[in-house]
Amino acid sequence: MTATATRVLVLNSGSSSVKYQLLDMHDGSRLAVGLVERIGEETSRLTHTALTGGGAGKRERTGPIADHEAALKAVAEELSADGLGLDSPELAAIGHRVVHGGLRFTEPTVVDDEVLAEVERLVPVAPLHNPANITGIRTARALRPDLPQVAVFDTAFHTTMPESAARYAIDVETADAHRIRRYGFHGTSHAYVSRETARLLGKAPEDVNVIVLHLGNGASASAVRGGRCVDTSMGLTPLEGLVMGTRSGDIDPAVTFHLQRVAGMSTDEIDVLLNKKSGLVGLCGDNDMREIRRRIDEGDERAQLAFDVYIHRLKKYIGAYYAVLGRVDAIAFTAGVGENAAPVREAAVAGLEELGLALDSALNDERSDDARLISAPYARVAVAVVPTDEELEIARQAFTLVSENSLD
Ligand SMILES: Nc1ncnc2c1ncn2[C@@H]1O[C@H](COP(=O)(O)OP(=O)(O)O)[C@@H](O)[C@H]1O
Ligand SMILES: CC(=O)OP(=O)(O)O
Ligand SMILES: [Mg+2]
Repeated sequence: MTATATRVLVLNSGSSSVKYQLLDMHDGSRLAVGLVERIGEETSRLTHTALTGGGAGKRERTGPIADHEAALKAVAEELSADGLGLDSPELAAIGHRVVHGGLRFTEPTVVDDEVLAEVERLVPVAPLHNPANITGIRTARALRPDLPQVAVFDTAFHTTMPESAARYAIDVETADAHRIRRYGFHGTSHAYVSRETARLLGKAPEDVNVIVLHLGNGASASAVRGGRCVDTSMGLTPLEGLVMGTRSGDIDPAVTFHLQRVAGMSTDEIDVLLNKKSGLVGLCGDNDMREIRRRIDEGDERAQLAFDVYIHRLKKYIGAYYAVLGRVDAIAFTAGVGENAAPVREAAVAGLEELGLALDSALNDERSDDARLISAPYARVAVAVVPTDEELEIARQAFTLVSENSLD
């Protein structure tokens, strides 16, 4: 790495999308951001925004993008068109979100063939996510074989969980033989948001206990004591825990035996049911909280039921993590729903005054992109909205790693 190479391209490859950002770690500024959606469909769309130089502005491409490899090549072209191409000597690294890092990856890691093989071995426990991450790494490496490709794992932040939280109460030999345990996900977001929450309170992360509620399409809660995760709601896979856009979250495992034995469903069919046809979409047909709120306003009972189940589960996790932490300084709402849906925040905290929780409804209803407090002045526990920034966090971790390596 040369001293002038301070840029990091971050790729967050999802099952049918790629989010990307080009950042300059010299000052943390964004040079370009974008999103490729509906990969594999006829109606794919690439939205690219350059935030610097002559090319500044937003562009859109529509039309079929067959797979993640084609998506990344299209992203590389868009960046080149703005003079920000992957051939730039200013690029220090490409940072990749990798969802499942198993037990081994507790830190950001420079990817080589052996690391890639290990990430591939974890595909069965993150079937929606790891394959896309792997394609992202392979394609980026083919475009710039000389650059470090850094994997930043969703599971890493949760490796501090004590055994009491990480273990399932099943036969230990079976669990260990198959590495069945609770790993947790969205860790980059939980790490970033818990730190930003401490900052908002004017305290050091070591001095605060925070419950982070990451409510996006996938959703998870975590209990963070003094900057370290002590429990989180997702488990072996990103299916456990909260009600999500299309995932059931917690469920009696016997439901799956029942569906096999009584309903005659195959394992794959049940997998699709619980991961893609459950959660909000299963309960009411919609997974977008904006649409659900609109339907509720029109008196739609299914939408109301979906909302109520979602909130009930969320409340249970707030209570559970309150008990796990003993003392809570703040609850932080983040991701698409957490940052934008005031009714969700209001309903999640309603009735918890005895726990020291109360919202200021005017602050809760205010729209803002900044981290902010929304609790009532008399509340013992701060409630905050803290926009997450997984891409910035990935870029920071990747840049720190390559900078350290270049000093060796
Ligand atoms: N203004 C809004 N009001 C309510 N919900 C919103 C709003 N904007 C986004 N969302 C919710 O956020 C979800 C997407 O969250 P996001 O964190 O981007 O998810 P992911 O990263 O998992 O794709 C949408 O499905 C929608 O439910
Ligand atoms: C792990 C996970 O659920 O990620 P996402 O929310 O991006 O689907
Ligand atoms: Mg997300």
